[in-house]
Amino acid sequence: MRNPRDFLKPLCVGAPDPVTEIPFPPSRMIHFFDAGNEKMRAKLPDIAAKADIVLGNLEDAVPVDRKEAARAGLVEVGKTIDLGSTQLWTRVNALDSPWVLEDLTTLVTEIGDKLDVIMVPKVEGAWDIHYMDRLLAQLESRAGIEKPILVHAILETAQGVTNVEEIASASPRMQGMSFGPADLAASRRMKTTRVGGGHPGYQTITDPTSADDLETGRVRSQQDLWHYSIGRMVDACTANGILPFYGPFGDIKDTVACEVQFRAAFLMGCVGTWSLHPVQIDIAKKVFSPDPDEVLFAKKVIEAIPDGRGVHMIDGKMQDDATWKQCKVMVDLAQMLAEKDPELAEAYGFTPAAA
Ligand SMILES: CC(=O)SCCNC(=O)CCNC(=O)[C@H](O)C(C)(C)COP(=O)(O)OP(=O)(O)OC[C@H]1O[C@@H](n2cnc3c(N)ncnc32)[C@H](O)[C@@H]1OP(=O)(O)O
Ligand SMILES: CC(=O)C(=O)O
Ligand SMILES: [Mg+2]
Repeated sequence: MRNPRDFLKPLCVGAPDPVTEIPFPPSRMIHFFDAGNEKMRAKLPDIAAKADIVLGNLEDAVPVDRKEAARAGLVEVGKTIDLGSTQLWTRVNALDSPWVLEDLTTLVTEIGDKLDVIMVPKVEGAWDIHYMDRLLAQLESRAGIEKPILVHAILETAQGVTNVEEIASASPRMQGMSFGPADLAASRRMKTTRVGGGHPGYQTITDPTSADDLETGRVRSQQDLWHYSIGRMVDACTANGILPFYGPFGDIKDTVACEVQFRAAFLMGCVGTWSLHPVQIDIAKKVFSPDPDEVLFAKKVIEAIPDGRGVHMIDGKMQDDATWKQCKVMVDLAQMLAEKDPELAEAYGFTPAAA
């Protein structure tokens, strides 16, 4: 194991110092685009005005014969488009692919000062992050980058889930993780053909009312295939001061199920999700901005208990130190989002000066 005293030292002479705190600006959606697709690239300024994060995807969904065009398109985006306060991320090809070395070398060299985060697919253990850590330090040093590029792991293999805690703590570059239900399903030999969401076959059932009739009166209930692994990811990330995200929802037309999947992740502690299509940006914004009624109630609790101590009754509900802390999470998030969005500021009842 590395000497803990060296954890916050750069891994290459001339590379920037690692960050001590992971930045947490608005991060409700990571919007995926294919920078090799001219049409999508042209839409980017409008998309960036609505999205918190835009990500140039180089991995799955980009065909082999367009890998280089996607990489070149992303370099062009980084060099020519002003994204304002919207973050620019990329998802590079997998570490065992023939493209990833050129992805990293080109992107850090050409637009390393514009890239906030590099998403790494199919991370299996701390060793994958250690590889990224050293290589990025070398490339940053060579390119004269002053702000370290952070690393985000996709949790999408059985081995990655098994090693989730060591991945989360592998490097001060670790910014967060996203959940990858499609590759994870394949890796685990799950019998599904979907990208995220539920499955009608994954159920529980109540007992039969009589031994002779096994059909009538039994209540079936669909269960959540992803609860266990998302829970592990949220705990591993939060315990290490990094940010957990849900991942993709592939049924673009089923905006209702998409909202349900996003909300389950939001309630469990994820800070954001992926959007694959412009329609999912609005769903993510709605779900990952806390509900105004909840925020107003949380503000009421904090105002009524300024020191956050003791036991109180507010609107018929017991409040104490622990509920006060939950309210603080809600109000702090609302305040951060209100700074970016005047409509939310109004809905949450923040005056412009306070927001
Ligand atoms: C399991 C995983 O790895 S998930 C991550 C990898 N997958 C991706 O990144 C997929 C990204 N998304 C896409 O490629 C597309 O949204 C698709 C293929 C899913 C659907 O695309 P389409 O069938 O063209 O959708 P649709 O017809 O509704 O598009 C409407 C418009 O939005 C544009 N659009 C669609 N998706 C995006 C996007 N992600 N970003 C920007 N613009 C987009 C289309 O170009 C189209 O533009 P037009 O009206 O000027 O013609
Ligand atoms: C997120 C992703 O890449 C997957 O679900 O496979
Ligand atoms: Mg995947």
